Amino acid sequence: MISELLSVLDRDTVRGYRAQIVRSVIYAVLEGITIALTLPTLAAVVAGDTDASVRWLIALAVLAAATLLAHAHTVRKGTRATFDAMAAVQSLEVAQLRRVPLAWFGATNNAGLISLLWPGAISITRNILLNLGELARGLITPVIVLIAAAFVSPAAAVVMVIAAPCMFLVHRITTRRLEEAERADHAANTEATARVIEYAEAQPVLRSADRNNLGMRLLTDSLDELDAAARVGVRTEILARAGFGTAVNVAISAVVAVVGWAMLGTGADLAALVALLTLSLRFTEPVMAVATTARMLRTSRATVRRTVDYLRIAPLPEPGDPQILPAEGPLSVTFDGVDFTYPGADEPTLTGVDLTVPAGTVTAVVGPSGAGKSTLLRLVPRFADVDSGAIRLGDVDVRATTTDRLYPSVGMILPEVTLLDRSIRDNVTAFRPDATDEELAWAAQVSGVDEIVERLPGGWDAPVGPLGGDLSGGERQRVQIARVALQRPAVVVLDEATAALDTLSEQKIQAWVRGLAGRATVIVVAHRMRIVDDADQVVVVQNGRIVESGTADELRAADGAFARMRRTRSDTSEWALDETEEVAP
Ligand SMILES: Nc1ncnc2c1ncn2[C@@H]1O[C@H](COP(=O)(O)OP(=O)(O)OP(=O)(O)O)[C@@H](O)[C@H]1O
Repeated sequence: MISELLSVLDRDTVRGYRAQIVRSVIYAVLEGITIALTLPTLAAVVAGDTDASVRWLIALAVLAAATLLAHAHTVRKGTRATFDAMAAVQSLEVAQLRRVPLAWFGATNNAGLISLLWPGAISITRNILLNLGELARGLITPVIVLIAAAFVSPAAAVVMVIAAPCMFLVHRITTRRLEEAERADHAANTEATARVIEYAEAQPVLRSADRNNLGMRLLTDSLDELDAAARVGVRTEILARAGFGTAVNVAISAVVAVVGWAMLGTGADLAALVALLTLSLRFTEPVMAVATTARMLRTSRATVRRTVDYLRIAPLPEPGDPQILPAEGPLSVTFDGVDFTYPGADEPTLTGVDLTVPAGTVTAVVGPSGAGKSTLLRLVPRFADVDSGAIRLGDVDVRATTTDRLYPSVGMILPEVTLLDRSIRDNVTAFRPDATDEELAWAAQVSGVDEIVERLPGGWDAPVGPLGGDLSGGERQRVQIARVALQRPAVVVLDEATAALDTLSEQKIQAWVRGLAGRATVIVVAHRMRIVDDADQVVVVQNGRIVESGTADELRAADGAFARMRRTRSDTSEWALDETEEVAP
């Protein structure tokens, strides 16, 4: 486990772990020798040999002091190394956030990420680094004590040799149960985190529409599961402690019994007897310590596994010899026989998609819910890589250029919130901190942000709140549009969220998209007819395939899937039509 963790950590942190292992071994050896020295010391004292007693006692005192210093040094350095390692692990995890493919982010993974970044990083560094000393002590000290005991009573040494694996076996059985409990606890925790976020974000809808209390039931069910998992964890922990404590007591009693039996009536010297009893106690104490430590290490194992798995998620491959995307001007977008299946999914989401979006034109993607429209859109900025076929911007396969070059070329306006808890200005200028006041004013005008900054007391410096929560959905969209307008990308992908848009925002989007003609290539997942009617090309996606394409007029005239969708609005709940076509329920 430790080597697996070291394999994903940076060099400095690994050096910190290794140094701690060395310090811990030195401390354990010193402690073992100190304990072993009690044998000749006791022998000299009981024999009444004053000179020898003094010599041994001085040696014992010196070694005990050295052990103490080594212990203090190990703990002090270990504590510092732990905090360094914790910061290093967290910064690696944060850096990895920028490397994992964008398609990785989702409610479950995001919820798991929270526990990985905070308690996870602490758990794997504190439990492991700080406990290395105890672990080394528990493994090395008993061996030295055993060797010393063998000189006095081979029988007692044999009992110790037998007792150690028995204690270890008990420990293994109990810790395996603990690991299972920890895994169940983590799964319940992740589920509950996702449910809490879901429940909090869905409050408005749930309060007005959740007559069956489904939201609350989902939340309480997940909290009940968390509670049950925690109970199992506590119960298992108590049983594990009791089981192992019993095993240790049996081992000590066995050593005492064997030593007592062997010496019964032999007139063996008292010094040897006392020394052996002392050693047997000193033998079991580190073994107990190692058991406790090993248990902590084992309970960290699941966290280490998750951390290692997360840190090993491969970023999208970058080409060795990247092609350069032109910095200026719109770029055509070509889907060439694209197949795509989400990892772990049984069915492909996109199959044989061929689509050409000429440079500087607007293509609207329409289709029923779950058809694959958003997926198609998100493959352009490489949320994930296609399984077969290719997507090209101009002549360049998106996989043949670097993501550093690709992302700035593709402006993304997506339904999920992408605002940071800063001012409107900070959010709008996120991609262009060097934007001039004129550019900012222009972006505000085309997006409708000018209306927001005029109205809000803070103007451009008004905070948007966590996740942009101080703005309305439509306002958030407008800020996103202003940001992308300033970015001036070659390609814009726009997933038009139905619910979030007020009429002004909708009009702004439409006008902005219209104004992009000739300057950027636009692919828009369209839920509104107006933007569809404006588009140079409309493609209809069904079950992951493009089943129709042409202008809106051509498709209406063809009376195919597009025309049917317009007529049978009940087929597709998101297929909102013109307000003019809305009828009373
Ligand atoms: N991250 C993901 N992992 C696994 N499957 C996914 C993921 N995202 C989407 N899917 C699945 O892919 C299919 C297409 O989803 P997509 O979001 O592309 O459809 P859509 O046409 O945009 O739907 P809508 O209009 O409802 O947003 C759906 O069956 C969906 O469940």
